[in-house]
Amino acid sequence: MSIPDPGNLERFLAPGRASAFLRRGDGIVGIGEVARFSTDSLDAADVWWNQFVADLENETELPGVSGTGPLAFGTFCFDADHSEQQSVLVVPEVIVGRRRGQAWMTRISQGDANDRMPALQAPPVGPGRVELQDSTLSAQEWEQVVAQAVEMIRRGEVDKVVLARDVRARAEQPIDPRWLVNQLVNRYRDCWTYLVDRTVGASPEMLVRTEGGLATSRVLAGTIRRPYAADTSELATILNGSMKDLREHEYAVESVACGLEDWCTGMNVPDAPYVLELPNVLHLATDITGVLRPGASSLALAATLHPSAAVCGTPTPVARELIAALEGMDRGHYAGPVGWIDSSGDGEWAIALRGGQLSAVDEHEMQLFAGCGIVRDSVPADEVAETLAKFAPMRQALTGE
Ligand SMILES: C=C(O[C@H]1C=CC=C(C(=O)O)[C@@H]1O)C(=O)O
Repeated sequence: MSIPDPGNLERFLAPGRASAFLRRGDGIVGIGEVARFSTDSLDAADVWWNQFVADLENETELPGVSGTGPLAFGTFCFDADHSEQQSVLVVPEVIVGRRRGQAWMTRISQGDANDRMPALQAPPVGPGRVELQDSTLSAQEWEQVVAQAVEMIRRGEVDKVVLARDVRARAEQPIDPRWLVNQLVNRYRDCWTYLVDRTVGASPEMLVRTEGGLATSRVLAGTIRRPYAADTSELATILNGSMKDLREHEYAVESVACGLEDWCTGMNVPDAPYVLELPNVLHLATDITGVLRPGASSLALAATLHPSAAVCGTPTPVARELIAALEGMDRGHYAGPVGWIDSSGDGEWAIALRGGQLSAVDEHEMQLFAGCGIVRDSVPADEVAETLAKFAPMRQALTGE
């Protein structure tokens, strides 16, 4: 149902079962849980969701408005073949959303649904002192792995591979993901702040969004660090002229454009990237738009596009195997699709970057991830520095620095 402006959406997030997908004050939050589907595949999730929706009686005051009515949040593994974790779709009991001045609330219930608004929650408490420690590999060990990858690229074994590393955060107090969401929505307004199950972060990259027959994707690859108070126009010029970053970017755009092609009757792929400025880094960015053929659900599209060369590499199968062999860690949901789907199949699937995963067993712990696209002229020490900049959003959210 349509509601008056609800104010800050994150204030509805209840302790425990809460989901969020927010950007620039708009977005959706989910409270409680009426159903959950664990899987190892995006396609299986799409089938399950279709069936779930078909079995529902859906009454809506806002027919055709994307995100209204029943909706599921999801967080997917980067590579189910090399992960101990499961991907998951969560259907919340109550959803509050706002987009372009229109706000709504949805309740999903087994009996008659009431129209009571969910309660506003007390502000979450911070995690106190937080220690961060290299996890699977030390920064030096990871630098050597990057050097190894550069050698393989120069020998022609692969064109591009995206390598990541992890850091473990240990906090004095339990880590409340709602605290992290509050920090991220305020500092990283141009990113999509996500919280689904135990996956949380603020991603600048949209794998695919579908709305009203259009698909859009924001492809990022190619990065320059942004030191505090640096002149960004100078940095943007350097990034725009860097052959290494342009090459890295081209692979990523090509992978998404090729993936979308079959689903679209027409597509706009800009010839050259623009520079996206974030508080911690600048990225080369390309926004792709496509006119969808009928019946394309956002999850089916995400299944086709994942993993793009922004988080895996080129050729995809070779890069995927190399990642599993070289990183030595389970990426879990890092770099997997994270987002939501509504009853019409429309949805938004960001790539779970600049975030981490809360521990399932210890509420004082979480694992943070950051990675970099490696091409033939990558410099391993620079890539380590780049990961530090990419850890910044979560480091700041955890430590409040
Ligand atoms: C893999 C990550 O970033 C990707 C997205 C933007 C720029 C990237 C880069 O320049 O390497 C990466 O492709 C990450 O943040 O962990």
